[in-house]
Amino acid sequence: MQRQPLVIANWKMNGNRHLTSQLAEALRESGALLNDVSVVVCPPAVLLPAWQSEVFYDDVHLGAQDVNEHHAGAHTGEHSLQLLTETGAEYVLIGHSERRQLYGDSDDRVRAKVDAVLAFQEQKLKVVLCLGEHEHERDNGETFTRIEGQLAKALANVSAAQLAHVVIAYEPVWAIGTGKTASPQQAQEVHAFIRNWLQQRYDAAAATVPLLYGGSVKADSAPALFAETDIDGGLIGGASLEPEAFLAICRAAQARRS
Ligand SMILES: O=C(CO)COP(=O)(O)O
Repeated sequence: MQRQPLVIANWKMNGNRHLTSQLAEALRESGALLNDVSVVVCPPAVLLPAWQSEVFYDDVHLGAQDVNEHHAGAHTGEHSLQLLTETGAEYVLIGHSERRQLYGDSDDRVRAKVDAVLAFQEQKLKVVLCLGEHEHERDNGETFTRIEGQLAKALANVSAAQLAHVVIAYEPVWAIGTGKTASPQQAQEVHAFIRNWLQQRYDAAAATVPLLYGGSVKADSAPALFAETDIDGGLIGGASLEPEAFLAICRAAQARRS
């Protein structure tokens, strides 16, 4: 089955208004070249309105880097789904390893956020569920156990119909921001495992889920990664802060269609 390639920029706590204009302009200029690739930009939430005023062609979308599972209330510093969608977000990253490691997002909390996004009726948002193993888990041969555990917990309440609103990003923790990209074979092996797990559980609906790889993807490593059968695109950190590099990665994803 042909899945539309997808490239997501995760700016993390980086970027500013100037970079918003720069990357938006670069995307606008090459927009015509980027048909057949969906591009999503996840800036810090306060930059969403600036991005919203830059939205220019159908295949560039906005996303949030996280969301609170509650609708409103006394949650100082947090953002609600309502607010994020009002500022243009159509995707929400959930369970990023930095949230899990630095901000205490447990598997239970990740599941609560996934459930909240999928239950949000006012606008259909897409969950980008992030998961991946630590280096010591890989070294101990526990990669698949770890991935399976994260999948089972995060998707515990997700139905086959809801799966149409889920994207999965495999981001090995040891590859994030380290310059150590997983080899295409290592990444494909985990993606095939994820696809197979989804198939066992959801049957035909599994074939539509985009599986992204993230972790030190650069313009030169992207083509070989995106050539793999089950790698439908990437979740890009550092390189998404450099317009030329990010566009090159988007073009590498586009090549999946040719
Ligand atoms: O965490 C990532 C994207 O969510 C990956 O970050 P880097 O591309 O900087 O390694």
